Amino acid sequence: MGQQDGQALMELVAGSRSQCHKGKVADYIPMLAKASAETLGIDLHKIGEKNPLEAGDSTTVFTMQSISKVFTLILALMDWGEEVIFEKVGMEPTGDNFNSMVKLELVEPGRPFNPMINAGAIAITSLIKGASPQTKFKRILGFIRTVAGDEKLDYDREIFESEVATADRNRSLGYFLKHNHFLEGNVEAHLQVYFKHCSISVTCRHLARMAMIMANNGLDPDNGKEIIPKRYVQIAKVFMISCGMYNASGEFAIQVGIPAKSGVSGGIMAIVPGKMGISVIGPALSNKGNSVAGVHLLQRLSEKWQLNMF
Ligand SMILES: NC(=O)CC[C@H](N)C(=O)O
Repeated sequence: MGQQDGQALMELVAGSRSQCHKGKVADYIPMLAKASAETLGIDLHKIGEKNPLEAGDSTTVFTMQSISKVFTLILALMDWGEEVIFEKVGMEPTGDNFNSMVKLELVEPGRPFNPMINAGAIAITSLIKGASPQTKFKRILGFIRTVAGDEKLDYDREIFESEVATADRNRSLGYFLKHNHFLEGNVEAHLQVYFKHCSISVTCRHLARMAMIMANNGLDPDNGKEIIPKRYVQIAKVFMISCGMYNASGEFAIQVGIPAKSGVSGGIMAIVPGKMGISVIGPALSNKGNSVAGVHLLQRLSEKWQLNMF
């Protein structure tokens, strides 16, 4: 990508920065509240290009949070195949908040609606193969390292511990799932794995590369090796479009028009199929849990470079 693209990206970031104050940094996990509401950064990784394009605070380190759910879903599919996985989680959006439990009781048989809401992601995490919680997490981390192309990635212990200490809502989701037979075994042990993968530390560069691999149907463009089977990229992209931005997914699909997944740390990973991976960070969130300036920036970028796939 040329100098002109770099300049254009810088201008877009400058134009979206004023949106930061409209959001609020998540504080229900106390350690997340340390992030700066002013932060806004972007990384864009085109398929086949060596050097990603970055602008703004793109070197900010943050935790994947819900973005990790895309990769636990894929790994669970690789472990078990579609039939087993879709007995435990559904394929439909909820229209509720990401940590809502209302449908688990209202709609029989209490199966989580999809793998992108917390209930669905906790059920998915419990299915990851491994003899112990440690092995399960090691496999998840190993997979994420491979997709991100960085063997040094690890989880942030402080964020992890902060979430463990305050996650009673997720805990209740876990026990509810167990009661309804959509999760088996030791709920606390499954939750530990879930909190750990949510706490994996990355920068926009990692997430843009992960999205780029998915934009390339799961193939590493450097060596043609299949990192993710194409069918599972396809399934993940559908969930990203329909539920990746939670109960703002419809609005995001209309305004930006590409599959994306957000996390409460303010990161968003977005895929432009066949072209590139994009990641933004902007910790100030909307009341639906998505980065306000990040979404604004992606919308402007999508309009300017005509990225909308619809
Ligand atoms: N939306 C999110 O990023 C939620 C992830 C967070 N770890 C939680 O479980 O609450």
